[in-house]
Amino acid sequence: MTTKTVGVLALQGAFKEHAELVVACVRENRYPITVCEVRTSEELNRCDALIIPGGESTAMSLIAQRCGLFEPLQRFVQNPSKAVWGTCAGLIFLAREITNDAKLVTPLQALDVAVQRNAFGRQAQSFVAQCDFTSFMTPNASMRNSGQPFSTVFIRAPVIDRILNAESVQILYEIDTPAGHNLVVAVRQKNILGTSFHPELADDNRFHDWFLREFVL
Ligand SMILES: NC(=O)CC[C@H](N)C(=O)O
Repeated sequence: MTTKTVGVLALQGAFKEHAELVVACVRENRYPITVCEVRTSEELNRCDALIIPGGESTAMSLIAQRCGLFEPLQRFVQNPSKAVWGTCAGLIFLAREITNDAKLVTPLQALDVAVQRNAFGRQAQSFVAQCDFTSFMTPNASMRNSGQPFSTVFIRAPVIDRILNAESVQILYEIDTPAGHNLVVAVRQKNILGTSFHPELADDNRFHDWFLREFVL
């Protein structure tokens, strides 16, 4: 197997945590993968996959534009041969449309969804939900905790309000609200994964392991 390079966009947000979890998966499973932080188009060009972390989508899109990385990022995430994963602010940045507070974010428009920012409220309304991802997440038999619920962190998280291309966007996970609504929080469109939540803050590398096996290797 040829070695693949997974980049983590390191302009802003929780990029260290993502890189650490990818490194942990690579060590445990001896995957032929190297990990790098991405701040320039040269670094981006070396990558087969890119993780866009959570943080603040307004800041991320502004920094990308100011440092000349916006167009290279747009080309990368629209290239079907690259694997891409956006978490939280990263999901917002990847979206085709933002339905609220959109003025300060210029999205990359790679993932055919409309997202609502801060859909669960402010920082104080952050929460952890025990989620069962086994309907879509093929297990890695060597992991001790496979099949257990995943402690899933939502911090000023977006939700996916509308799917703009029903043929190619697959809903992976919805959460139920006390009011009985189902909110879409994870989708896949071919090579692109988008999650409202932060698997990198869970001290659990199953989600990253699945991304590497399913999208990258
Ligand atoms: N945890 C997060 O990434 C928060 C995202 C933030 N609410 C935004 O709009 O960018």
